[in-house]
Amino acid sequence: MSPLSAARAALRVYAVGAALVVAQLLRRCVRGFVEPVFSPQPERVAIVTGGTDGIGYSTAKQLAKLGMHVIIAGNNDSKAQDVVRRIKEDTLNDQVEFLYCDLASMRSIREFVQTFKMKKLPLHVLVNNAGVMMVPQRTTDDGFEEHFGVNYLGHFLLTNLLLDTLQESGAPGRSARVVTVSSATHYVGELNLDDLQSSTSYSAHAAYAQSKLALVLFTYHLQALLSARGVPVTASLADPGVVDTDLYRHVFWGTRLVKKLLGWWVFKTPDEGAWTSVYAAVTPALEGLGGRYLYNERETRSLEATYDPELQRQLWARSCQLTGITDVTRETFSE
Ligand SMILES: NC(=O)c1ccc[n+]([C@@H]2O[C@H](COP(=O)([O-])OP(=O)(O)OC[C@H]3O[C@@H](n4cnc5c(N)ncnc54)[C@H](O)[C@@H]3O)[C@@H](O)[C@H]2O)c1
Repeated sequence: MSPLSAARAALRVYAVGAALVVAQLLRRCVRGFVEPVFSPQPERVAIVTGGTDGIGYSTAKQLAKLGMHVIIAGNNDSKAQDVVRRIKEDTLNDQVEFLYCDLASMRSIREFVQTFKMKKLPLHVLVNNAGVMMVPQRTTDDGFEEHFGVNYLGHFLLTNLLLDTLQESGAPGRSARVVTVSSATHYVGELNLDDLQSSTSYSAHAAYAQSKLALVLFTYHLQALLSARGVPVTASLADPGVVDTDLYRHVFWGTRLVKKLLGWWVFKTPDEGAWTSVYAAVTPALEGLGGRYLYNERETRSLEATYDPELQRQLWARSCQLTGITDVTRETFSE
């Protein structure tokens, strides 16, 4: 990518962020963000990736508060014990645990799934939340560009390896749900199928936006697969808005300064940011309905290109090759 294209990608990402911040500020001044209320979810089991921090922590806490058995899948070993203890104390729910899962390593993801399956638990909700943003150019254990590898491919593999358990755990009228956290930056993302790893040239902004765009395409194709199979599992997307978390540690210093000075006012709190994920995970209004892009607990349209089934199919096929799993959608859609 030329320096000019990289600058354009950065400007587009910042423009989306600025527009969202203004919209959030207006909303806070006019009617505020109102915490949604959900009914208890006893006997339900959820996995939340990246649940030790930020939006994932709030999501795990809110699901635990509803009585769910919550498994935090994370790579932040050092925080895990303290986080689990805090959530247990806050929610009076003892069924909260941490299992190590480094999404930057396919081996770690497979080990996580194996450990989880050995527990013989059902799985009703999988929240694909973990992410990195605008990190310097570096690769995962398997040699994938980090945004693409952690944000997208890691969750692609994790979801595929857990699909059988989700399928067994869902029931007609009470589907299991896959909730994947995307971002408004997907609206300015471009999928470069010829260079998904950004290896010929690198822009952290373009790579982050591409990973979030890939998650949207993946979710729609997953939903098409689930619908074609007629199984009681749905897949939707949650867009949290602009949220005051540590995700911004690698952004331009000016943005970090604005966040430090005004974040408390113009950004959502992590709890507010988690509401759309929790809504997607438990609201009865979405029973049996997948393939939705949700923002502020409402359905909205994602980027037009994300509805292109051919683009979804191409990305899915390539992702299967990269992660070494069988492309089950090929036989499903050729029948
Ligand atoms: N904060 C925002 O404004 C915002 C906006 C849109 C979308 N999002 C999305 O929300 C999600 C959560 O972000 P956040 O704001 O809470 O950020 P955060 O930095 O507070 O939390 C990210 C979490 O992901 C985990 N993670 C990172 N790399 C991992 C890996 N290799 N394996 C396993 N876990 C890993 C971290 O340990 C951490 O728990 C991300 O997907 C992000 O893209 C955030």
